[in-house]
Amino acid sequence: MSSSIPVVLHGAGGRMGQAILRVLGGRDDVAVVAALVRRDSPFAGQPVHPGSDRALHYASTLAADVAARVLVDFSVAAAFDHGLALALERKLPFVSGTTGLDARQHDALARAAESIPVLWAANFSLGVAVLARLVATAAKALPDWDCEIVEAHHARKQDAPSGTALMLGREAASARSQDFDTVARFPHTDSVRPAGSIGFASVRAADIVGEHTVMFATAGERIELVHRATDRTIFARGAVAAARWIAGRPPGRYSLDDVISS
Ligand SMILES: NC(=O)C1=CN([C@@H]2O[C@H](COP(=O)(O)OP(=O)(O)OC[C@H]3O[C@@H](n4cnc5c(N)ncnc54)[C@H](OP(=O)(O)O)[C@@H]3O)[C@@H](O)[C@H]2O)C=CC1
Ligand SMILES: O=C(O)C1=N[C@H](C(=O)O)C[C@H](O)C1
Repeated sequence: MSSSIPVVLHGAGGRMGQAILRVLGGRDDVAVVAALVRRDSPFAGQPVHPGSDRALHYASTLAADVAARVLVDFSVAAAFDHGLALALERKLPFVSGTTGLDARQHDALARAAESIPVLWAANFSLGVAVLARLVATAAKALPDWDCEIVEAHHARKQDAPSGTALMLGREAASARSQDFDTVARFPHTDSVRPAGSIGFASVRAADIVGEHTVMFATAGERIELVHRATDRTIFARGAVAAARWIAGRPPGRYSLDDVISS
């Protein structure tokens, strides 16, 4: 009997969905048993592994007889509710990297964790997990320095600032015991920077995979902490590691740190 963990992939036709399918193509510990796409997606009904003898096809609904142990969601904010509802309905642990979620959706994640295991992360790369710790250290050591977060992504990204930029900003605010919503400054609402602000800026161009720069600046000097992703495989591997880790866990809210430190 195979010991591979069967996973439902929600958002299978997207850049991340495809990256996860590529990563799993070379592994047998985790297997996609349902590849869900939007109802009128050009992928719908197409074979997931063309040219192989595997019979899986992209579908817009989850068949009742699919036996899965985890649902992995990399979709869009507008489709996220559907992914979470499916996980709740089937009692599947939910791993999601979808960004651009609003407060209601974050509340829904917290509520879902009362009945299923939930792991949402704005960024599944190991490098960004370490960057977040460095940001917290710098923010705490330099409480009066200006903090600015600049992120760059591909031209098709739907949300701004990136989920990672917001997460890094929250780390900096928390390390300084600041209320994030009070100190955050966004390009469309603010240009001046009161002391103690955490400012955001976004670049959208071509095929940039994902870059985050956190600046700490004071008169005469500046520190920049930078992470550059050049390949989506890093996020896909992190999400697959999270799916493996969460299968069989009790309901609750988990983080990527839980996966990394176990
Ligand atoms: N946490 C992390 O490490 C990372 C997070 N992300 C985030 O993950 C998300 C996905 O990114 P990316 O793959 O680049 O985005 P894409 O736009 O390439 O993919 C999103 C996919 O979701 C699909 N979709 C829309 N509605 C539904 C639905 N109802 N059911 C199923 N699928 C649906 C879209 O279909 P269609 O194309 O047909 O509209 C699309 O294929 C984004 O929020 C992004 O910010 C990205 C990289 C890393
Ligand atoms: O949309 C993307 O591509 C990415 N989104 C995530 C985010 O919003 O932070 C993570 C990564 O930067 C790539």
